[in-house]
Amino acid sequence: MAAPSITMNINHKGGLKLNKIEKKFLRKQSRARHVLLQHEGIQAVSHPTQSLVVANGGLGNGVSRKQLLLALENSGPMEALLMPPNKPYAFVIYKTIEESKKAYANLNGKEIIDDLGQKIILYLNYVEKAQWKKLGLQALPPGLLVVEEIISSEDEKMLLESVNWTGDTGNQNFQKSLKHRRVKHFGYEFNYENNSVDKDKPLPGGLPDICNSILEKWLKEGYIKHKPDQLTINQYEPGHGIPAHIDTHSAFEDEIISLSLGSEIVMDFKHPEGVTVQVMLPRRSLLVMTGESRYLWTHGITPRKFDTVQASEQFKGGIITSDIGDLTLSKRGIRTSFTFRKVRRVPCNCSYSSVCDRQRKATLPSLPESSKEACQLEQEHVHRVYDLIARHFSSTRHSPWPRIVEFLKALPSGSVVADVGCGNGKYLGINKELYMIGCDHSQNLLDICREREFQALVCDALSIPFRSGSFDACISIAVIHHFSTAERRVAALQELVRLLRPGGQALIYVWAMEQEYKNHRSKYLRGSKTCLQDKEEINNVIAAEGLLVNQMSGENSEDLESSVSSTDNIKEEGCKPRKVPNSELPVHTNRTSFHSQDVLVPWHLKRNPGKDKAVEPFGLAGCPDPCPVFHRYYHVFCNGELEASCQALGDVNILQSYYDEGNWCVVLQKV
Ligand SMILES: O=C(O)CCC(=O)C(=O)O
Ligand SMILES: [Fe+2]
Ligand SMILES: [Zn+2]
Repeated sequence: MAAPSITMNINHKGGLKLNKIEKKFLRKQSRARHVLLQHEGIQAVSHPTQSLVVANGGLGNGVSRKQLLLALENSGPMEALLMPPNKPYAFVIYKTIEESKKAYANLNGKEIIDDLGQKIILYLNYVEKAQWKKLGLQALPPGLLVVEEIISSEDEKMLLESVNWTGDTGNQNFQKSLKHRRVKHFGYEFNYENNSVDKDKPLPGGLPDICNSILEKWLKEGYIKHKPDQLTINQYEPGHGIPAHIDTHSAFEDEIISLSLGSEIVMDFKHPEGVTVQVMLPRRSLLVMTGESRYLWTHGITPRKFDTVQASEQFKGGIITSDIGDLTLSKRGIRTSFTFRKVRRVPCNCSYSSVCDRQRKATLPSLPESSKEACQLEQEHVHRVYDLIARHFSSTRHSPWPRIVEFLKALPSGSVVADVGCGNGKYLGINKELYMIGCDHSQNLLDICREREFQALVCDALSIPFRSGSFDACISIAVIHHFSTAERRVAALQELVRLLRPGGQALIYVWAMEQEYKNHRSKYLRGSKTCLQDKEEINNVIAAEGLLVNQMSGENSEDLESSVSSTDNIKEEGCKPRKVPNSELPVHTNRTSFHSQDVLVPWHLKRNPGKDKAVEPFGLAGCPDPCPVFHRYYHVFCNGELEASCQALGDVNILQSYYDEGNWCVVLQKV
């Protein structure tokens, strides 16, 4: 069914009398234009061009490259067909305008049948340029390998036939039908309650003989380093999947391998920071996960009937690129995977403590006793953490603080201002009359500043690469409390003062030990309206990215530095520095009062429960708790401590000192 009178111009305002169907068609086409503009920023034009955007004709709508080509090529030769992954539209570029006009006339409102047999109506609009933002170069997660054609078709057949899905159902332990796939275990039973194995209870019979001989061969050929002793066979029908998970560190050794049989599939690998890499596992290929890809990245298979794959024939295993001129759909068949693992006998000592179930319970760092130890602590528990949580952290930091804005707005126009520890740059654009430059230790946070087109560079706040006396003002917001010795905190303040010209001012904020001051609890604690709105907004953003802030603990809220309640009413003068040297740093519980000045503050990344819904206990094989927890080191300041540190500096006057929503603040002036 084609829409009638398609040759008419959609912008035609003349005296054409339209019938009902024509009107409906025009409404739909205009709606398609509107949606493309609103949701995707794709601007359609009313004059004919070589390029068309084809609404509804996308991979995300279940339309394959072949089907769309079939419909499009009738109008003439094409230069390119661009099909972005998961999008409900595609772009076609014809060789000449004549051909694109023909397609516009012939195909607008035309019905095609998608790969699932459903009817889809195409709506075409001209665009100036077929544009699609490049996702940048992607690479396989470090430590990941896909070895293609690792076994012959005969061996594949033999292995598939060796799996007896009907037999030994008497023993329910070895074989299970999970909601989204069926599984069978050998060597050791995998327990989906605790995502581990009972190491003292090997299953009788060990691994099947046929597997043993194949494993020996792979060992000899160097594909694997260790002989596995546990096998899980997973069988996925089209539409089945496995939620994103990390195989429990304490249960299995480093090397985990998975043999794909019967049908290809796309596996998603996700870094805790949010980067996703899609990896094609062709049938008869071996996936080898070691190091970072095994310990830090999650892997999972999205339950669906089609995968977006590379269209070119020569492509098989490995990463699915963002080359949208070469993507199509692949219908899933029944895939059976043999996942081999080696049960761990010694505690995991991987270098990914934030996601390691053993190390999470292991010893926490202590207060540093030397500057070398201080550097190590800050590297591990400040710099590394901010880099890992940068995107998520940034999404919770968008409301500028009023008194900081006030300071920046009061500066004379044309002032040169440094924001030392600028984070995502939320203060860099506050006052357009200033020349502001940011710096931060985290490259990932700076990338966000650069995306926002701010001037910012990576540096250490103890040695900032700017000339002395070159700034009219500086701000240091929530930075000094991340230095782990008193000497380093003073040195960081001194470095700020060095940047200032005589008469220049610095505004400094640090987190306060006293979270209740003069019987006043922070407005965020009292649940101000804006704060709640902010939070909702944040969680929407995060949910959309597949991450959700842990609401239960109430942490990670906007400006955490002000959100801690107190049951002990700490008296104004009653805060004595509390340090227990040579002992572990305590982990602070968010939304409680501080009991120590030197603390580790947890940051949770929680996966979006809306996606990859857990249908099996603990969300299937993998980490019992799939939310990585990161600990940031803080030295929270007592009343008077920040002023005392400033008095240790030469050439400064303290112009102001105040308490602002859980923070101690000073304004310094260089003499
Ligand atoms: O099906 C696969 O290849 C992977 C299975 C898996 O990740 C697991 O069982 O832990
Ligand atoms: Fe796994
Ligand atoms: Zn580990």
